[in-house]
Amino acid sequence: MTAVRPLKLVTLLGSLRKGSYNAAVARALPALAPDGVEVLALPSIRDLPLYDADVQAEGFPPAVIALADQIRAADGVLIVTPEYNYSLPGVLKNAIDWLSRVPEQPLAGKPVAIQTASMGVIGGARCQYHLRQVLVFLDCQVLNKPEVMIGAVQNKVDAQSGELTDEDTRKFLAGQLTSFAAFIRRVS
Ligand SMILES: Cc1cc2nc3c(=O)[nH]c(=O)nc-3n(C[C@H](O)[C@H](O)[C@H](O)COP(=O)(O)O)c2cc1C
Repeated sequence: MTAVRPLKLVTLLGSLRKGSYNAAVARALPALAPDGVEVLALPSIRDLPLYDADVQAEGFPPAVIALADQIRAADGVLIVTPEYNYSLPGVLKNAIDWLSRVPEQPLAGKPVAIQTASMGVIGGARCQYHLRQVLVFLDCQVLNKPEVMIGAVQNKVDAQSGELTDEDTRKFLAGQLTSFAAFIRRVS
C-alpha cells in the first residue's frame, strides 16, 4: 500500500464573538479529520488593523506577516465563518485584503475549503458565493463540493459546553475534510 502524504490544514475564523458558533465548528475539526490530516487554528484576526495602504507603506503589521507565514506553511486553509448581511463579515474581508497585498501572496494557489454556520435556515449560502468570488481574485483553489452550510446552528451546539454536538453535522464535516484532503493531494 502506498503511504499518503500527511497534510497540515489551518482554520481561519470569521467571527470575533466569544460564544461564536462558527468557533465551535472550527474547534470540532481536529477530531473529525481523517488519519494523516492535522487541523490547527490560525491566530485570531481580531488583532489585524483596518487595511490602510498608508500603514502598509510603513511596513506590514506583524500580525499580518504571522498570518501569512502560517498560511504559506499549510497545505490547505479552512475558512469557517458566519454570514453577515448576505456576505462575508467585514473582519474576514479585512484579513483577506491584508493577505492579498503581502508579497508572495500566501493564498495564491492555496487549496481552500469553506464552511459557514448561521442561525438562519440557509446556513450562510449567500456568504459562500461572495467569498468564492473574492477568492477567485486571490487565485485560490477552492473545493467545490461538498458545500458545508450549517443552518440553525444554535440547535446543533450544546448550550452548556458550547461544543458542536449534532452527530449529522459532525459526520458531514468529517466528509468534507476527507474530500478536501483528497482534493489537496490531487491539486498540489
Ligand atoms: C451584522 C450581522 C449580520 C447578520 N447577517 C446574517 C445573514 O445575512 N444571514 C444569516 O443567516 N445570519 C445573519 N446574522 C446572524 C448570524 O448568523 C448569527 O449572529 C451567528 O451566530 C453569527 O455567527 P457566530 O456565532 O459564529 O458569531 C447576522 C448577524 C450579524 C451580527
